[in-house]
Amino acid sequence: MALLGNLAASPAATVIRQMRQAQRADGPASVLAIGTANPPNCVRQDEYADYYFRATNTEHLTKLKSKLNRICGRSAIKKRYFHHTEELLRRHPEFIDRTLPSLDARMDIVGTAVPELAAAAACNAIAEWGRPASDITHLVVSTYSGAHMPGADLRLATLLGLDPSVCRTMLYLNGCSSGSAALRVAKDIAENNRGARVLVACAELTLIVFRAPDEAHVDTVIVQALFGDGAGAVVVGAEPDGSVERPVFEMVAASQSVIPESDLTAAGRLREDGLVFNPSFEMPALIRENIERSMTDALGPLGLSGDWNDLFWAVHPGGRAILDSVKAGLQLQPEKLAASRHVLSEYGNMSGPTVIFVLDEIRRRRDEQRLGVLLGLGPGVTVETMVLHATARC
Ligand SMILES: CC(C)(COP(=O)(O)OP(=O)(O)OC[C@H]1O[C@@H](n2cnc3c(N)ncnc32)[C@H](O)[C@@H]1OP(=O)(O)O)[C@@H](O)C(=O)NCCC(=O)NCCSC(=O)CC(=O)O
Repeated sequence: MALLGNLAASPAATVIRQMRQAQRADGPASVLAIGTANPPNCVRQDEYADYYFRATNTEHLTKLKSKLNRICGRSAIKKRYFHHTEELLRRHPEFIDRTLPSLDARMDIVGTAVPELAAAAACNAIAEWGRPASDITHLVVSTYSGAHMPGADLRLATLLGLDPSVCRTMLYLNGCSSGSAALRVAKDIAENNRGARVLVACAELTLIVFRAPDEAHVDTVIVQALFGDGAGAVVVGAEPDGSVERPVFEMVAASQSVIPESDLTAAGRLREDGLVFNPSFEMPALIRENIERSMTDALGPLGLSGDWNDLFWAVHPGGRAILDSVKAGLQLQPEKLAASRHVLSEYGNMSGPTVIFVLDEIRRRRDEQRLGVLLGLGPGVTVETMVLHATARC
C-alpha cells in the first residue's frame, strides 16, 4: 500500500495519468452511419410452408406442414431473405438428412458468404459515413454462422481494403443479442481510443440452422418460421469531424444483465449437423415478467424511470410473442414498437443484425422522443441495454 501511495504522488503517476487521459476521447461515442444488406432469395411468409416442405422432400408430413402454415400466419412476418436456394439444397442432401454430417459443408459455404454479406452492409455504412475505408481503425464482427480461424473479421477487412493495422475483435455464438453486444464493445473502444473509428459488422445466414422437419423435433418448425438472413453494419466514433461526419445517435450508456434463473433459455449447440438452436417456450413469459425489473436496474441509476413511453424503443424483434411481451411488461403504447414490428414483418428475425435494421428504421421514423433505448435479447436470457440520444440529424 505504501508503495502504491508513493507512486500515486510521484511525477511518474502524473505522467501516466496524462498519457491515459490523452488516449481517451472527450465526448461520447456516436453512431456515425448505418448500412444493411440481405441476400437476393426472397420467400413470402404465406408461401414458406410450401417452399420448405417441397425443398426438403417432406410433403408427406402433412400435420407438421399445416402447423408451420398456422405459425407463419400468426408470425407477423411478411417475407424473409435467404442465401440458400432450392437449387443449393438439391446439391447438398446432407443439409436435409439429419443423419448425415453436414458441418463441414455448411462451414465452407458460410466461411465465404458471411463476410461477403457483411461487406455489402459495411460498404453501405462506409458510403454514408463519407470517409475512406482505410480510416477505419477497429473492426468488431459478430456471427454464429461459422467458426473459422482466422475468422470472418479478417476476410471482411480484406474485402473492404482496410488498413492491415486495423484492430479486430471477433464475437462468435452470441445469439440474437450479438448486435447489441458488438455495439457496446464498439462504444467502449471509441471512447477509450481517441480518434478511433470502429466498424461493427454483424451477419447471419440461416443455412447454419437449416434442417428438415421431423416429428420428434417439433421446435424445428418454430426456427423455420422465424429466422431470416441479413447483415447490419455501423460506423462508431467519438468527437465527430463536423466537416464530414454527421452523428445519428449518441451512445449514452450501455449495460448487460441476465434474467435470473433463465439460463439455458434459447440455447444453441454447434453439432455435426450444424447449429442446433432450441427456441424456448418460456422466453416470452420470462421477458414479460422480468423486463420491467431489468429496465429499472439498468436505467434507474441513470435517472431514467417512470413512464417508459417517454423514451423511443429499438427492441430486438425475436418473434411476435417477444415484442408482445416487451410491450406488456413495459406497458408501452403500440407505436413505440412500430419500428421493431416493421423490421420483423419485412425480414423476420435475423438474429444479431436485426437491431441494426431497427436503428435504421427508427431514424427514418423520427420519433418525437430524443432519448431512447436499444434493447437486445438473446440466449440466457441475456438483456443488452444501450441508452441512445437521437441527434438533430435523426
Ligand atoms: C412462434 C410464434 C410466432 C407462434 O405464435 P402463435 O400465435 O402461433 O402462438 P403459439 O405460441 O400458440 O405457438 C403455436 C404453436 O407452436 C408451438 N410452439 C411455440 N413455441 C414453441 C417452442 N419454443 N418450441 C416448440 N413449439 C413451440 C406451440 O406449442 C403451438 O403448438 P400447437 O399449435 O401444436 O398448439 C410465437 O410463439 C413467438 O413469437 N414465439 C417466440 C419465438 C422466440 O422464442 N423467439 C426468440 C428467438 S431467439 C432470439 O431472438 C434471441 C436468441 O435467443 O438468440
